[in-house]
Amino acid sequence: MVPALSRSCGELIRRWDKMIPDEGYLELDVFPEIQNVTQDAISRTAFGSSYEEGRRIFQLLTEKLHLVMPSFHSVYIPGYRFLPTPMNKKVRQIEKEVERILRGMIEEREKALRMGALSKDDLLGILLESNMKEGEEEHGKSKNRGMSTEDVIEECKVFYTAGQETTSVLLTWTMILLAMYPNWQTKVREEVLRVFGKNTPDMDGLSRLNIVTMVLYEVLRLYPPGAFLLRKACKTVEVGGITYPSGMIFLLPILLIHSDQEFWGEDAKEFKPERFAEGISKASKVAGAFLPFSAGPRVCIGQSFALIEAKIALSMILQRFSFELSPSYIHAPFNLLIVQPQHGAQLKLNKL
Ligand code: HEM
Repeated sequence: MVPALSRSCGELIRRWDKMIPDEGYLELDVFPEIQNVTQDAISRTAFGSSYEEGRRIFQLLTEKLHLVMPSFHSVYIPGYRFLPTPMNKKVRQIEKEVERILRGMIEEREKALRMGALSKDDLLGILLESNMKEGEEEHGKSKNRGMSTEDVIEECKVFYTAGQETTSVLLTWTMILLAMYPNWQTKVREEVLRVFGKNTPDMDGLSRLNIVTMVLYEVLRLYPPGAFLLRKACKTVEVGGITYPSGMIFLLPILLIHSDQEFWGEDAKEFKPERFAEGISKASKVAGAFLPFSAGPRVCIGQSFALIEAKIALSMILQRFSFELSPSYIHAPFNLLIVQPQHGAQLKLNKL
């Protein structure tokens, strides 16, 4: 995984290296650049050899998001999404195309596996191989058929959506905050250079990046990619002395919990990575107030992946470039399913 991730980041570094003049700076919106890296990383690690088709899926999902985005900010009309409006038709067309690509990739891999090919070292290969093994095991008289192709398609879609945009906003906000707080940018770069020099990051070194980890946690606290969580009661429940009926929807406002002075102290709204110096449990006044990846049985299964990817990308960027805010940058965090910089992340990049 680490080589695949550093390969994705390496392409960005080489691109910026060519674009930035030796003397002077390059002004750039880094948000789409970073989105490109995280898409590349998921495509490589999840779909390995089917990388090109993987990239096409991202284009389609992005197109779909832009189509459905306006409806998040308008009145909800039950059943509207089933009407044959031009937008709904286009969305359905995109969904069918995504499914067609995924089904093609899955069937091709399944065929190769049945013919005895070794599974590839990527998520799709691991998923299909374990599914095939499970399908071959006999459970009493009936055979357990494992997951259907439809189930595998749905799992792949979850990985695409859950794994990409979240990590790209984490990295983008981190660059913005390190541009706003140059003293932290210097501290983080010093640590990266101490641990890796100018070498490609490796797993052993990543676990020694304490300041980088503190900074990433503080960015996740102030700009949690998912601003809230939703839960639906499947039976009557009592919470805080109040009884709620089955079917009640609960909204857990992560963003508000992360900036509550009662939990984080008077400086709750300030960027202070040092609050994580002794780990997550000592950073807040109450346990469980840090929830960027949720908690409990449905906790994010990709959190280690996301943090490894963010550490690799950040280390490789800081090894080669310094950056500051461009005068054209407008600070406007915007919650569009994911908390993102509404007008982009315009930075001035210099070679070191
Ligand atoms: C900074 C990066 C990330 C953040 C902040 C994040 C956050 C979250 C949160 C809050 C949830 C719980 C959602 C809920 O219960 O309603 C979740 C679930 C999930 N995440 Fe992540 N995530 C990140 C990266 C990733 C990555 C890289 C992957 C995959 C490679 C991933 C895969 C998933 C999956 C599959 C679930 C659903 C788990 C389940 O329902 O059992 N996430 N994530």
